[in-house]
Amino acid sequence: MRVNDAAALAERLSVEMVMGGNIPPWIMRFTKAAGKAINRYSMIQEGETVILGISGGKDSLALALALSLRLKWLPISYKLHGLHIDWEEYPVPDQKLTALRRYFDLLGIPLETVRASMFPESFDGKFNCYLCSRNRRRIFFEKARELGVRKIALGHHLDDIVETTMINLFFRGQFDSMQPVQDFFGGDLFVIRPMCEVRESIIHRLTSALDLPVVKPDCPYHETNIRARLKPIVRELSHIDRYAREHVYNALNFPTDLMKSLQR
Ligand SMILES: Nc1ncnc2c1ncn2[C@@H]1O[C@H](COP(=O)(O)OP(=O)(O)OP(=O)(O)O)[C@@H](O)[C@H]1O
Repeated sequence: MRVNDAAALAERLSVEMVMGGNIPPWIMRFTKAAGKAINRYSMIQEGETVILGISGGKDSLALALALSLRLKWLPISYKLHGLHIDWEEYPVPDQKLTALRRYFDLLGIPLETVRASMFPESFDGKFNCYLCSRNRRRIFFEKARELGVRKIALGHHLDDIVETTMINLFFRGQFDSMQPVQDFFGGDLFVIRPMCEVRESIIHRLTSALDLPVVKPDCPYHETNIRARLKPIVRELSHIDRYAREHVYNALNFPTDLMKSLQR
């Protein structure tokens, strides 16, 4: 157990407590960091419905908490719709699904589960993370069209953005990353990343302190992929300068008006 995890366990809270309004300052700061990014990039408009991509991993569970908590004090209102893709090849055990549903009940967010195969018909035997995320995106887009929704929120956080930047810079010779707001089909649909300014360490703390019902992925690529190898390097850089992640993020200089310019 890491030192941070032990400290988080010692401060054990519950989702019920937090949803009931007993919100410690650090969870408030976490929620406000998501809110700041939502406002900065104009991610969500009054009255909208947002699909939340829920893998069951710590990041998407934290995303759902932040967006649900914000609704308690926001002057505007939006609706949330959780969408969990349960892969036929790596099904989530029933017990875990029950815990996940209970968590979403506590957050007041409907959670829909879609069963799908990881291997699309065009699959030619060379499966990889890129193919998997494209497959996932297709399912999100189909559901968004079915529900008449234009926003899909994913649980990527600041560390994901920094790692993607490093992958693109060091291994592809390009300086870019995943965007806080990404448009598709000329602005018909948007992928938004409300936790783009939240450090992964806060999400770890949240997971332990609230004992979130995390579903660990069975995916064979998960631990060995390049991201897992970059994490200790980013950690080392942040020991030299504690704002190293934020410096990378700021250098990306994401446009803040993309959503506004494409809104209809
Ligand atoms: N099976 C799934 N069903 C619905 N959404 C998903 C699924 N897998 C991933 N997502 C969405 O895509 C985001 C990025 O997925 P990725 O596989 O990179 O997982 P991750 O960074 O480990 O995040 P998490 O901790 O939420 O699993 C997730 O945070 C979630 O919003």
